[in-house]
Amino acid sequence: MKLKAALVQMAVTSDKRANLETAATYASEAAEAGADLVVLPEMFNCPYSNDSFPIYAEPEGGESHQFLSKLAARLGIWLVAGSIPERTKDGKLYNTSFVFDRRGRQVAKHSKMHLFDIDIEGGQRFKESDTLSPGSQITVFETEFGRIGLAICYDLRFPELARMMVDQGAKILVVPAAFNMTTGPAHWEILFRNRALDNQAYVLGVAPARDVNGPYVSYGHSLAVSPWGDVVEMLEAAPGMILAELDLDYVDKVRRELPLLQHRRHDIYTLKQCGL
Ligand SMILES: NC(=O)CC(=O)C(=O)O
Repeated sequence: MKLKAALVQMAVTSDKRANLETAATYASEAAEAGADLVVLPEMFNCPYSNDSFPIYAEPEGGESHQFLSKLAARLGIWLVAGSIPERTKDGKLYNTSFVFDRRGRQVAKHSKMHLFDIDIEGGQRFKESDTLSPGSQITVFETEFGRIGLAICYDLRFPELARMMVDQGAKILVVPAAFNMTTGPAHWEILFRNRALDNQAYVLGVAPARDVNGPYVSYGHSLAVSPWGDVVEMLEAAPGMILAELDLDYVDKVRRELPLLQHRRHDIYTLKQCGL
């Protein structure tokens, strides 16, 4: 079985409505080209900054949510709606990705679990925890192509999370993300290839296009990596879209021929979800 995925590396501006319209234009083009799944970048409807998150934040069911739900239904696509700042009833903010099915129903929601608090000497500094709260759910959703796992950006750096999604049946991991000009060149491709290799899964990374005048400069380089660890396709920094065919039988083949997941020594070590 094959799934056609569209990875939308869009330019993100300070105009929320314009960002939604840009996402819709790419999604329409992707649907026209036969895409089953469209993935948007992390914080695709607002600038990636602690000053912006509270201003752009919306509740589930707000303007962006409604727009994206209708978009998925109109185009008949699965939509992993990147992420947006979400405000919950208790007033907290989350970096949240909503997932809509082909009828526009919300089937999953992932809030970034690991907040991006870093301070690299001479390089990138950011402290998401100044405004955002961490999510606490591992997110895997069911489609007609099988299970898909969802994580956001910095979550990718935690191999336990990817492995837990795979243990819950995911053969594809989708990661809206926005690395920067310090960590992107150093770690982006290696991390995506690592997660694909050690989980023998397709891993999709979708970033905003680079804007050198923005408050946070995205590395771009959206990419699709195969379960063998090959980069299927990767963009550079400019706006663009990847249309990648993901072959789920190939995932099974790689896992059968090189049975890493079966060769684990559960008698010696184990990974468990807390609270279960
Ligand atoms: N922006 C992030 O959450 C993560 C990132 O840029 C990095 O891990 O590097």
